[in-house]
Amino acid sequence: MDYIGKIRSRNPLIYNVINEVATNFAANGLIAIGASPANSHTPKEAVENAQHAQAVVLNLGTLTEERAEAMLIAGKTANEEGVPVILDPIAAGGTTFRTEVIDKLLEKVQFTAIRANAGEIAVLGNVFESMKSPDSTIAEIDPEIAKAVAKKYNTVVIATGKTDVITDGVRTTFCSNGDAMLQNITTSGCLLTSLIGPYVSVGEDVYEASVEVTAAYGIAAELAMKKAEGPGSFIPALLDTLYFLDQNTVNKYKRLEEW
Ligand SMILES: Nc1ncnc2c1ncn2[C@@H]1O[C@H](COP(=O)(O)OP(=O)(O)O)[C@@H](O)[C@H]1O
Ligand SMILES: Cc1ncsc1CCOP(=O)(O)O
Repeated sequence: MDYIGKIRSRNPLIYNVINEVATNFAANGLIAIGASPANSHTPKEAVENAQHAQAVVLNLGTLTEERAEAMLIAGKTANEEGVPVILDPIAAGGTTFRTEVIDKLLEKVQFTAIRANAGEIAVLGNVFESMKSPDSTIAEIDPEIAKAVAKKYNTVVIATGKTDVITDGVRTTFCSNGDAMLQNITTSGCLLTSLIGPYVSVGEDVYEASVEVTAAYGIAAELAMKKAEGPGSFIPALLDTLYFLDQNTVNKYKRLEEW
């Protein structure tokens, strides 16, 4: 399936309740792939924004009470409207407030997909207590833990790291695309989470769309690194590469292994 062609022809509206650090980069990345971002964090707009969107992305970075309220309203509305809703539980377990908000979201909202680094998924799987920062202290997730989290929340889990693990609790794929330079810029995970929105909005199967976007993003990073000299030049190179990426390139370079 030509995911990128479909995204570019449909230009899906992606409503992001997203952290202050990622807001510009994720919006630019969404435009580069062919989607249309709308970032907003006031609860007053959450119902209408979620109703208008083709996907809703809830990102827990720079959490405030206002954002928490907006996320809950946006997530519930997305569920009522049949709009896919994606969670990025940044720094899960890091503080009491954050834990309470994540727990409430997971209780009240049926997530289409959860994308998080290995450490954050380990916290959701109750095998790791807390994340003190948005960066993972675990290099890779045990796929059994990712599977258990997917089953527990009836969702697709995309647990990133050197090797990414994508699972719906039954099917599991490892993706080894990517470049370590992604670790040297902030919000590389946030951008991937946002990009899941357009992919699941055009895809027929959430798990397959999640595998596809994870590989495409990793490939974009690999190609960007051929032009970049360091983190500073990697950021625009990654946006440029996403803008020119096509399905044939993704099909040619993807490194996926079914478990
Ligand atoms: N060591 C690595 N080598 C290559 N790619 C990596 C490595 N670690 C993470 N990535 C990639 O970086 C992106 C962000 O993942 P990650 O750093 O786990 O998320 P976060 O930014 O939320 O902590 C993903 O595309 C992932 O595949
Ligand atoms: C640095 C930082 N602080 C709060 S949110 C955030 C961004 C984290 O983004 P990512 O987890 O994708 O690196």
